[in-house]
Amino acid sequence: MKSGKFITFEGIDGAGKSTHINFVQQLIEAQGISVIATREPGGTELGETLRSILLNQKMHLETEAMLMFASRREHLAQVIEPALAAGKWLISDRFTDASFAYQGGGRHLSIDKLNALENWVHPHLQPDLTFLFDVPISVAKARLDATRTLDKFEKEDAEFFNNTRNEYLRRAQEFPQRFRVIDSTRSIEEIRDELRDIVENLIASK
Ligand SMILES: Nc1ncnc2c1ncn2[C@@H]1O[C@H](COP(=O)(O)OP(=O)(O)OP(=O)(O)O)[C@@H](O)[C@H]1O
Ligand SMILES: Cc1cn([C@H]2C[C@H](O)[C@@H](COP(=O)(O)O)O2)c(=O)[nH]c1=O
Repeated sequence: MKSGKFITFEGIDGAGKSTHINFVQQLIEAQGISVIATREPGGTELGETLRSILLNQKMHLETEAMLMFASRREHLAQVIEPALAAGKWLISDRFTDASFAYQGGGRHLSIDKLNALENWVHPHLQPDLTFLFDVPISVAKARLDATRTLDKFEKEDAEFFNNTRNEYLRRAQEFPQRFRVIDSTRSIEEIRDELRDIVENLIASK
């Protein structure tokens, strides 16, 4: 029986989501709640091995989608489900919304196939809260170009990222009860203020 809370961070590469994970973790821990921070693909030994393959090797789109969900299945079994059952809170840098956005929106995998994978791997679990860090493609690209060597996904073109972003925004409209869209073009301080309000409300409602 689930009793912890599951928070996910989403957005196109370079939107700024990872910048805020430690901050949110500390906010929650300051209230005496134990939090595990994890990520996808990854979060387990096998998941991290799959991550390095997924981020570096070209492969068939369906192989990519199935490996994302294989990593997720292991992550659920080893990390997410036990943590929630023990009443811990969990923050994941990406979860299934990323598969709908990247493999579905970006690469046009059919929604029926993605729904089938989701229904197989986690038919009854959804995040309690999903932060979608939203920025125009040009802002995300400028942030990435300034800071890192690009991986397979980060090297995709503007059309891919526009489609990925639009699918994230479409899902935020479809599931307004769990999504909070964060305007990530603002300063880190302004974003933190908004995150603080949302997280404090979530803690108060528990
Ligand atoms: N609000 C912001 N204003 C200016 N720069 C920012 C802001 N948020 C993040 N950045 C910078 O943008 C870069 C990318 O941020 P970050 O790594 O958090 O993005 P991300 O969305 O997690 O990307 P990825 O999914 O590819 O890891 C970092 O150098 C970070 O310092
Ligand atoms: C979970 C998941 C991730 N991706 C993509 C999105 C990113 O480009 C990378 C992960 O890297 P990050 O910088 O650590 O966020 O993987 C995907 O395409 N599908 C997914 O389900």
